[in-house]
Amino acid sequence: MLRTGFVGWRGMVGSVLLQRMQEDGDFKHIEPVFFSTSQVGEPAPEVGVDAPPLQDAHSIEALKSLDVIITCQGGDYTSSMYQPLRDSGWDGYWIDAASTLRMADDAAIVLDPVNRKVIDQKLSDGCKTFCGGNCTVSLMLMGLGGLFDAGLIEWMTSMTYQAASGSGAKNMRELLSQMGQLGDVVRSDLANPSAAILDIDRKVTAAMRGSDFPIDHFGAPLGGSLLPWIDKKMDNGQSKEEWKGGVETNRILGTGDRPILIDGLCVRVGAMRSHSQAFTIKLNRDVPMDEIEDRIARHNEWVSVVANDKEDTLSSLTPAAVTGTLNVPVGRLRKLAMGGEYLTAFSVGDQLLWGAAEPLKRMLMVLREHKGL
Ligand SMILES: NC(=O)C1=CN([C@@H]2O[C@H](COP(=O)(O)OP(=O)(O)OC[C@H]3O[C@@H](n4cnc5c(N)ncnc54)[C@H](OP(=O)(O)O)[C@@H]3O)[C@@H](O)[C@H]2O)C=CC1
Ligand SMILES: N[C@@H](CC(=O)OP(=O)(O)O)C(=O)O
Repeated sequence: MLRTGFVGWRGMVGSVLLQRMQEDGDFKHIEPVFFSTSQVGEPAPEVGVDAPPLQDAHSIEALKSLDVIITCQGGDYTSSMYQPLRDSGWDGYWIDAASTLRMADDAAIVLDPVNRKVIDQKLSDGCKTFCGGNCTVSLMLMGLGGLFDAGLIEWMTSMTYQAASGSGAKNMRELLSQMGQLGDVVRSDLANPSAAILDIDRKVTAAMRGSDFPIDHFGAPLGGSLLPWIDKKMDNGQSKEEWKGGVETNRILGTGDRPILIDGLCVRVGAMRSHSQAFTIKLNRDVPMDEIEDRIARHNEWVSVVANDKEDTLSSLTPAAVTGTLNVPVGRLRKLAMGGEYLTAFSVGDQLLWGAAEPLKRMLMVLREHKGL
């Protein structure tokens, strides 16, 4: 059995990972050891098998005893511990949710329903560092994998509508606080059907702009608004989130020196934990719609095609419908007015599942298969 250390399991991504591993009985097949940066010596979480008390996540000695480390602790932890651990001679498998090592020469980005061949090749080549991809990238590839597989995409834009959870638990709470405050300032007006809507709107806008509106984490109002910037600025004017769309997609697909151009704008909206994306896809040729739908739907067991009508779209293609599931619906599929080679699509996915925890969970399964365990 692989002696597997979990770092960051208490956080939002880590707890979704543990939940999914318990659902699928994964802990029966490994020897789990849980780590903490703050609660060393406390009992391990209840996962259905015995595990020793929490170990020190900063102890190289403790980490060196592991065959595999799965970390959801974040980029700072990876930056401070990964290299010293490797320098100490540790030769185990490092599986990481953070972006720190994604583009490193000796690492691979994992999304096995899309790039199992790339992962298998990397394992055969001796690669021991595997990272989950950016959430919008992984969710886009889960949705459109059938078109990439068939080599039909010449270039693509992705315009995102990203949930608060992508910024962390505190931001989810802040979004709800903002929404609560906006509701509170017009509570009595809402109870009065004859209250003027422009008065309600004025009060809401004033509250949003008020000095006591909670914006410590987002830096600006999100509830009742949106934020068209995610992450740092790159030299070319892209945000780092937008940059990842192109570079990580091509790395996952292993396109090498023939990259597919992917770019767009990334926007934070007031959804809780499911990211949505609208795509403009330039196809290599005028592919019939039934072939497009068939290729998308057949790519993996989690993607589905939603009929391009209002009823199906509103019932199945929203964060409210998708959150907490592994489903990746793709809808609003139609050719654009620009011509038969121009396709539009819209997709939604839970950014803590396929966007973060699920690819890591499955990498452990791939590793067990590779080792015959
Ligand atoms: N959020 C996201 O959407 C995504 C995040 N990631 C990556 O995963 C990393 C972790 O993200 P996320 O899970 O959101 O981080 P969290 O802030 O939820 O958790 C990180 C760590 O904070 C510590 N912690 C301190 N107080 C608490 C508390 N009250 N409850 C739970 N944990 C606490 C825990 O470590 P300890 O037990 O050691 O104290 C925990 O593992 C990110 O930095 C990023 O690199 C990747 C993809 C998506
Ligand atoms: N940046 C994403 C979350 C994420 O996946 O980030 P990273 O690429 O650092 O893992 C968001 O804010 O929605």
